[in-house]
Amino acid sequence: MVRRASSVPHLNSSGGSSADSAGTSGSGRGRAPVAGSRGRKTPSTTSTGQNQRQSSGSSSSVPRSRSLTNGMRRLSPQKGTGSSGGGGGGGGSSRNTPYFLRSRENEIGSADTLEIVASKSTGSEECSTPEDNINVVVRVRPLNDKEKRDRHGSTLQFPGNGQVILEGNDVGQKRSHNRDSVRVFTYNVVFEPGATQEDILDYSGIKRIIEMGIEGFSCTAFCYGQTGSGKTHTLTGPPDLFVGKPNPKDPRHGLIFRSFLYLFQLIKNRKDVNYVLKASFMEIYNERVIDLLNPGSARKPLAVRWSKKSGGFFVENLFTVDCEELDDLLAVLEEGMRNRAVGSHAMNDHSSRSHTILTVHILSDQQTDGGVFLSKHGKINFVDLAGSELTKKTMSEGKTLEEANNINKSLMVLGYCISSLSDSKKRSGHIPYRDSQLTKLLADSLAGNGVTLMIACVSPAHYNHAETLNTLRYASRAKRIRTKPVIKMDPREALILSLKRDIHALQMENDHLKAALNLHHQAAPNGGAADNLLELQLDRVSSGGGAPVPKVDLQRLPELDGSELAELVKLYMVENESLRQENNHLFTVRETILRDQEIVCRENERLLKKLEDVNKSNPNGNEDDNEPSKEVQTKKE
Ligand SMILES: Nc1ncnc2c1ncn2[C@@H]1O[C@H](COP(=O)(O)OP(=O)(O)OP(=O)(O)O)[C@@H](O)[C@H]1O
Repeated sequence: MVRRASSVPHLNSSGGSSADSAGTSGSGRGRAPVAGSRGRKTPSTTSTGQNQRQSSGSSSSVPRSRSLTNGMRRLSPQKGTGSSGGGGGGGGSSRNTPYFLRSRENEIGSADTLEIVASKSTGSEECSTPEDNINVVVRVRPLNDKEKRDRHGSTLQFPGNGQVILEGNDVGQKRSHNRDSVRVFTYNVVFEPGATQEDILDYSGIKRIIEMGIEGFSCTAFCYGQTGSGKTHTLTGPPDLFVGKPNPKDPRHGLIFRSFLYLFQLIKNRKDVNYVLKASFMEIYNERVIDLLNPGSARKPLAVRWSKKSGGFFVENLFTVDCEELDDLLAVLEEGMRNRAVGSHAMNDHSSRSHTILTVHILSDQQTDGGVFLSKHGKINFVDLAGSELTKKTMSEGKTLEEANNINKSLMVLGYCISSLSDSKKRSGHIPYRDSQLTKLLADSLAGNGVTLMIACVSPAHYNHAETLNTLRYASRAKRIRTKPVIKMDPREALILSLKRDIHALQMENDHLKAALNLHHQAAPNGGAADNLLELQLDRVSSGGGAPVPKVDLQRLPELDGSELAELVKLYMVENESLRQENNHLFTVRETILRDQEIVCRENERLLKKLEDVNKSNPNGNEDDNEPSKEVQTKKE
């Protein structure tokens, strides 16, 4: 039930939402009143503690992943490879292989392709991957019982190749296939109504998001769509999952739960890195930011502020909970789900009345080859947006109407931002992030330096045609947004890392130059003289070029501080410059010797010719007269 694009676009990068910044604001850290009501221990909290333990794994069992063969049965064929899927239709051909899905994921930037770039805003250094587009996938929920009872047909078709066809809007009238009003949209992946929660984990690109979060990138996965389209279902599963003790093997678990399992799996396998996980959970309700881990009886709103240092917005005093084990993360999810604002209206009994942002901060310490400790701060934001709604259809009134207006307003601002960012001409102009709390906190995810996945959720029912069209358009625009994933690093560590790389490069150049000199020395026609010259020059390098470069043991580099490293780089540069000059000089000497040799050869030929002439003019001469003179022989040699 998964459809993908034929030309497989990259998952694009960018921008950790500043929602994350909350976690670094410091002031709001503390013990969250996470109940751990299912017998879990309450997650502990600390202030910074980066150099602590490696997170231990969870005792919860990890659901076995589906075999590729099973996965393939769920994939619809691409165009030209077989049958077309019908709305929510069944099995596809195995020719639409998961191989492509996997290769697509591999194309996403990884630590292997990182480059160090200078940060304009902070002056620190950063690791980045190339600019790329936001990854957009579409999930189509099945028709619900009421829609089936009311005989609502599907307005969507799935021809493969990551395409969705939206039929013409002739709701309530007899269905025609008016070609003019049929619209075709293409996305990275399209999940048909039969797709499972596990399919979303396996094929949406979220695994890559988690991997990049671990590598230190700021990542965001958000669900967008009309009310009742399946956003909360996709991210967390049905609401009754959080009533009573949840069964970890329940197939209805959503993307967040599955991502947590995957995250802990990855962390467990990285014995060489120390990880510390922290989490925060907030909602934006009627334009007020509420801490879902510490809502308080009055649900006092928190302030959203601009951080000059990070160049983004953050939520002041937001609780950040230490999560040593998987259970701690799950407790955060459950607590937040319990505290979030949910209401009911004509289109959804459990409608989210707020936007929620759950952020997992991943702090890591890793010893690099040269022995330097590298600290990174990656994060993953899971954003469940409240659904846009036509208040006439949801029959909202009173409080629900006020909520709907605020939801629609913030989504409209998000729409403006997406629209501007997706237009290359408008992109460099003013983007109205400040017009809503939601866009302030998503600004960096949309246009910054993180990695973003958008899951657009739609209903297939004919009576939702207008909303589905709206969502598909929204998603198409988002697909055009380009972001540039960057790992922001501590400036001191970035400096040490960059100096270490400089030293390594200079050492290599040094070795290379010395080897070149040795080669030259061996190849020189006048070995003895060259030997002396080489020794002389090397003496000059180490004496005349300033202080000699101390022999450096790479393992001991971490013991040196920044200024010592800088001094070392300077010494290497001086020595390398001398070696370069020496090399140039020797090349000049070599050229001169070759030229001299050529002159001698010509002279030799001239003498031989002269000798021949002498012999011709003296034909009766002694045989010995034909012998060239000793002097000539020597020259010829
Ligand atoms: N893919 C799906 N498979 C089965 N049921 C689904 C699916 N998607 C959604 N549903 C069901 O549809 C109903 C509405 O879904 P959900 O609450 O997730 O919508 P939503 O987009 O989050 O709505 P809102 O914006 O109002 O919060 C729920 O009962 C949910 O369990």
